[in-house]
Amino acid sequence: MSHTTLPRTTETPRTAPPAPDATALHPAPTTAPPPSPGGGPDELAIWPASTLPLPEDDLSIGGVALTELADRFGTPAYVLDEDEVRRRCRTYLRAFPDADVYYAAKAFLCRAMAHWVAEEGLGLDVCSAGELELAVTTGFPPERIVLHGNAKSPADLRAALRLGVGRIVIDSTSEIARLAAAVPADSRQKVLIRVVPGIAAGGHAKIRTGTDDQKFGLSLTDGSAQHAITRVLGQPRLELVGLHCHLGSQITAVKPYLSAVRRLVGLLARVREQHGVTLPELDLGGGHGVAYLPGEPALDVVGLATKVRAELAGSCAAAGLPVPRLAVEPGRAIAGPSGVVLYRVLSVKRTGSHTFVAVDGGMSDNPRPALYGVRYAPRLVGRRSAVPTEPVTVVGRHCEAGDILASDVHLPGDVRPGDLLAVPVAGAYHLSMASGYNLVGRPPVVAVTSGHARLLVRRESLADIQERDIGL
Ligand SMILES: Cc1ncc(COP(=O)(O)O)c(C=O)c1O
Ligand SMILES: N[C@@H](CCCC[NH3+])C(=O)O
Repeated sequence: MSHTTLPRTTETPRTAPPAPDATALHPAPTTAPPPSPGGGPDELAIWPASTLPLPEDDLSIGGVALTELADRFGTPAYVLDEDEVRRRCRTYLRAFPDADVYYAAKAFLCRAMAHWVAEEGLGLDVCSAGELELAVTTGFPPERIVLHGNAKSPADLRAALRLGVGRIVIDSTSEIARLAAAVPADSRQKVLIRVVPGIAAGGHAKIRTGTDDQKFGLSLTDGSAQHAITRVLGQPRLELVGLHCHLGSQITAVKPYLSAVRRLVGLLARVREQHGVTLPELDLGGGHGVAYLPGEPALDVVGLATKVRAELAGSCAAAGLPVPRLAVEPGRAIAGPSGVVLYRVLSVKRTGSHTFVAVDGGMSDNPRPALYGVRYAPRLVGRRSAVPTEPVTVVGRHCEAGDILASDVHLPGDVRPGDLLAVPVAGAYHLSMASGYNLVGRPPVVAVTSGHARLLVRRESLADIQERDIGL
């Protein structure tokens, strides 16, 4: 079926928003959003800025109706608003004018995403030969790529050196000699050292990486970071250009970043004292949190940038150091709110105490609720219901009771098979963490912009799944 393309301003009840404020990642709604079954008046604040209501409680994103996307591409399907991705990239570049902004590909990567990010002028943070090759074969400039990984494989390092990545972040002592040995005799590889500053931050214990006693980085507290610095400085084929830290993910406060700046500047000062070397770069990683539910806090990127830059200038002045070039690596804050996932309801089951609304996706395309207990705000789209909402649990189609996509949500009491549900803030760490569980096949990715939709990544078909299996 063909999809309807909609102009960006429509005759629909809500007037189209003006050009979104390029400095705000979470622009305030410009008109009162329509009453909705799912929540309060700012329910659309967590949706892409292009989201508009249509008749029958349909929504359009990037000028394309969600019902039309579901008809044309099937469900489940991931929808990415290209303009939202680009707007978020620009917000970072404006907020951090004299820094390098690397998009963290682990949040979500496909060729189009790499292309948009490259065009906007960001760098790319990759953590495998797979992410690296996909980006470089799409035309991403390798010198704007940084390679991470707590356990980089020989293939990862070979690909990084062959393709000429700009920076490699050393994460363990054993990696130093291994990397140095792989660098050709006539060249030098720029590296940073990932320092664990001993700061607890992040939305869930499983995604906190700034404290000791977890698998990433080299500790400041026990001296492993200092030891690694000495070792790297002794390797002629490695050029130590700076320090890196990544505190964790889904961080909504600025303070931990300011503490990290102070601790890392302290270490930069000690490196100068001890080795007479002034390292020119400081990479603060990513971790910038977003709102998954209306009203939840999100990290204010402009506020973060202002305060971090001021703290860096102040700490460096106090230590008598030149201000190093700053880098940040946002993933979720660029991809997350730019994506929406569409599911079709397959069954509704009422038990004594719960209503389970089962959809055609599940933990294979979004493991986040099962992993971290994250809550989402699904919305019924394309059918106006006058029936009052009731609490339901949206579950997936996989073979375990923990396959929950959204608990404690409110949907109209007559929600039924065939209904379409749309879940916002689905652009990061859904498909990039998708699995092959139950061989259901991974959903497609569709880009929307200016009233047009195009397929970026096709649905994994049953034929794809069978082809991989070479048989008996
Ligand atoms: C080294 C590094 N940089 C950047 C990121 C991106 O994090 P986020 O998507 O939370 O911004 C991660 C993942 O947490 C990471 O491990
Ligand atoms: N996968 C996590 C974040 C980890 C970030 C990767 N370093 C999430 O879904 O929130």
